[in-house]
Amino acid sequence: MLTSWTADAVRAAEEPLLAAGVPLMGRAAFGLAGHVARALREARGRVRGARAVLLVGPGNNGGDTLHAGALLTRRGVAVTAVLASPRVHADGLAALTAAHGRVLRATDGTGRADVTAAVRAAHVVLDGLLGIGGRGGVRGPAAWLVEEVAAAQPRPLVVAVDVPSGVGVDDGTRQGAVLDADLTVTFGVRKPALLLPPAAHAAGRVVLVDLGLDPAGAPAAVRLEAEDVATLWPVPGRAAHKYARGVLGVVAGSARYPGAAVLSVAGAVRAGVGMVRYLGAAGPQVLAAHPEVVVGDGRVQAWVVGSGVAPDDDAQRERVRDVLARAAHEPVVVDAGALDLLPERVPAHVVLTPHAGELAALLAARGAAGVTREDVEAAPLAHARRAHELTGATVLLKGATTVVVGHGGAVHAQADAPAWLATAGAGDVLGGVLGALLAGRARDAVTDPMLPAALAAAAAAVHGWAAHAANPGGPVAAADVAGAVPGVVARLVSA
Ligand SMILES: NC(=O)C1=CN([C@@H]2O[C@H](COP(=O)(O)OP(=O)(O)OC[C@H]3O[C@@H](n4cnc5c(N)ncnc54)[C@H](OP(=O)(O)O)[C@@H]3O)[C@@H](O)[C@H]2O)[C@@H](O)CC1
Ligand SMILES: Nc1ncnc2c1ncn2[C@@H]1O[C@H](COP(=O)(O)OP(=O)(O)O)[C@@H](O)[C@H]1O
Ligand SMILES: [K+]
Repeated sequence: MLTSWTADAVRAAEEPLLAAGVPLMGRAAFGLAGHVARALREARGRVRGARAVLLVGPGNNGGDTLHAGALLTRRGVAVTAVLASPRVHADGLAALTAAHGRVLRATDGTGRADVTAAVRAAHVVLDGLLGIGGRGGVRGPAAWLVEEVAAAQPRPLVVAVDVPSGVGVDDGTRQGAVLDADLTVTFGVRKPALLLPPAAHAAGRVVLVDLGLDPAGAPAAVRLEAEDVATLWPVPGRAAHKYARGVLGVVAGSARYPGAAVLSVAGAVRAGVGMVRYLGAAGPQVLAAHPEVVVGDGRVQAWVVGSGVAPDDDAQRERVRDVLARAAHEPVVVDAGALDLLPERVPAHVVLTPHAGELAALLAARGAAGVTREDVEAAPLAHARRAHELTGATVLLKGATTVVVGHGGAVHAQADAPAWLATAGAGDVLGGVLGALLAGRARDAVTDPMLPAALAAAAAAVHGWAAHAANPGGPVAAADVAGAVPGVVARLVSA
């Protein structure tokens, strides 16, 4: 599992080490220089003779960068530090100067041509403008520097120091211009912005330099990896029968959108549920695609409702209402056309699966007037958290990185899918996969309010891996994503 901690938690964890005289900045800079050297060797075959530009801000983040620059000069790298602030880390600057690094100032405006020339000639740029002390976006000379590097051709390798400067460290927002990095070298522990959208998309590959930090409490956001998902997945015991494995009721599709019913059921069947009962007008289409499905009412352990349920389909909406009225005892995935039927408060084993537009509509309907899709996309965590607080539900917000907020504010961020997954019907398949998980672990999900969020994250992960597996590197259809789920699950649980 990848874990992350807030800026405050990092500072609290650093305190005792700093008090004991542990040279944290020295360790950070050493690790940073090593990763930059490795990246240079990979990019150009050797380190010696490379040209590096350091973007140096006013705090310790700039200090790390200057110290790393000093170490790089000793490995034959020509280092130019560009100071974006009148005052920078004094020891760091002294170290770089002693190592014969070049220093330019971006603060007085006169040396800008030299800065531009250095940036254009650089093989690698280290972004050390702001770290966990950043408040708001990069401004003034720093903002100009970010633009210069972003516009440089050929594009140098960009290495973010600790975090890409200008991200909301704790909430994953982008505060104005942010330099997209190829590599982020982060210190001690990951920061939430390295997992959360949209900031995480600016981080590139993330490597961690161990500082011996031991942060207290639960991580602020986590990302499940294959071994975590494997432990969550319900695997039938030797003596299992179909009812013991869990029955999933599906209220999806309508005369207008029968395909959603087929895809939702496909996700559930392929994820390995004991049985699917389908309710709705798309029975013939569902049976044609999945003869193993039982059409009609009966006992179930969990539900998926809403995918492809049209707003004018009164009969299907009535079924959704019936299911939601029983949600106190049975886990329910609430998708698309069922979101507007959600009761005022629900338990955490009710899992909402909106995309950004649907989440904006849900929040607007609950008093957050004027929230738009764009607002949600700019701050996915804040909006998913708001929806969890307002409803009590576990909220899975779909996107390039899917964010889940569950009981107690626990946050998962899964970025496992190729962009090819942004295709109609993919969300219906996800609902089915998650429904199968909740049916398979229904009792656990009702008694342990933390579990639905973990299962939701696991479903998103498998859905994303299945999209890769369906056609590595190329387009996928939603039905093919479902088709690839069994293979992905087999590899997971047999590893
Ligand atoms: N503690 C340690 O030993 C270790 C720390 N480590 C490293 O330190 C980093 C944290 O360092 P940091 O706390 O000095 O904060 P940092 O992010 O460099 O910037 C703060 C400065 O920027 C200023 N400022 C803020 N926002 C601004 C803006 N928008 N535009 C312009 N200026 C802005 C702010 O001003 P102020 O808000 O105080 O007025 C302040 O002067 C961390 O990410 C890691 O890299 C590692 O070496 C491990 C050991
Ligand atoms: N850029 C992207 N990269 C990876 N996955 C994405 C991206 N955009 C969307 N997705 C995923 O694709 C799926 C789309 O679901 P959704 O928007 O509900 O579509 P539909 O309603 O047509 O089924 C979600 O699982 C979402 O997380
Ligand atoms: K930085």
